[in-house]
Amino acid sequence: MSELTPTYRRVLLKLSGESLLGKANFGIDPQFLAHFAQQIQAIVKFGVQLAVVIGGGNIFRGVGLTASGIDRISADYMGMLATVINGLAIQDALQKIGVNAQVMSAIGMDTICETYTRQRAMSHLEKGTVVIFVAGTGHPFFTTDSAASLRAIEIGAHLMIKATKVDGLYSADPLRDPTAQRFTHLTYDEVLTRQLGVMDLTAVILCRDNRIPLRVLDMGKSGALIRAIAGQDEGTLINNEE
Ligand SMILES: Nc1ncnc2c1ncn2[C@@H]1O[C@H](COP(=O)(O)OP(=O)(O)OP(=O)(O)O)[C@@H](O)[C@H]1O
Ligand SMILES: O=c1ccn([C@@H]2O[C@H](COP(=O)(O)O)[C@@H](O)[C@H]2O)c(=O)[nH]1
Repeated sequence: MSELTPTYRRVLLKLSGESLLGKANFGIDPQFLAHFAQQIQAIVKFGVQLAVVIGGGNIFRGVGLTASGIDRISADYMGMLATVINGLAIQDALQKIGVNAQVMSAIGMDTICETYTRQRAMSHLEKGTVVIFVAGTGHPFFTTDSAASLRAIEIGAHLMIKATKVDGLYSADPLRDPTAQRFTHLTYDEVLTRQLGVMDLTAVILCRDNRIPLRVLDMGKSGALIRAIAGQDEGTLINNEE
């Protein structure tokens, strides 16, 4: 691994909340959390400025809550609060192994963490602090994928990584269709035309229009993040190039 060098100096990593489940059914698996923190530590040691956007699917998703009768807007705020819980857990795991980390929330909650401002986020990143963006965009009817694209644009990320349970973008959801084929490269327009569902449309279009390359990869695969940041062929690369 030591011969690799970073191709991208500032990276936004979107981690699905469901990844934090590890072997658990609900909440956060401490073993996965520690493993994730070590991977982040390796990225920081690699000399990369790293921002993380965390999802909330291990605790609450707005749409799931509406099925039990909760109003959609309240449900979405509950989903956003779930991401705050996850972000605090990641901050704690990083600080425990000596990595500087700062949670920044799109919704003000000053006694718990900093409120997001672009200027403060940039200042943290330039000092080598890992910034963990929580509460999504701060608005209902969005997802943390859209928040990830938005923050990637705001901080001028050179690469966005979607780290998830599958090892790339497939012709269909590989968890539902065992015949699905994995792509190594696609353009954003191909993702849109083929209606590939790994991220929502808003998130895909924001990345396309702002020319941010995206790698979709398996969070559980050792070394995958470093290889992606070193520009190696890992998971699926999505960009504007044919
Ligand atoms: N064409 C496809 N290729 C790959 N994965 C796909 C595709 N279509 C749907 N998926 C599914 O999308 C999921 C990725 O979304 P993910 O679990 O990361 O959710 P999220 O909404 O971003 O995060 P959270 O778990 O926090 O809600 C994969 O687990 C996979 O099952
Ligand atoms: O900008 C946002 C981001 C998220 N939400 C709500 O939070 C949950 C959890 O996020 P995931 O992206 O599904 O992990 C989401 O289902 C929404 O309910 C939001 O309202 N606005």
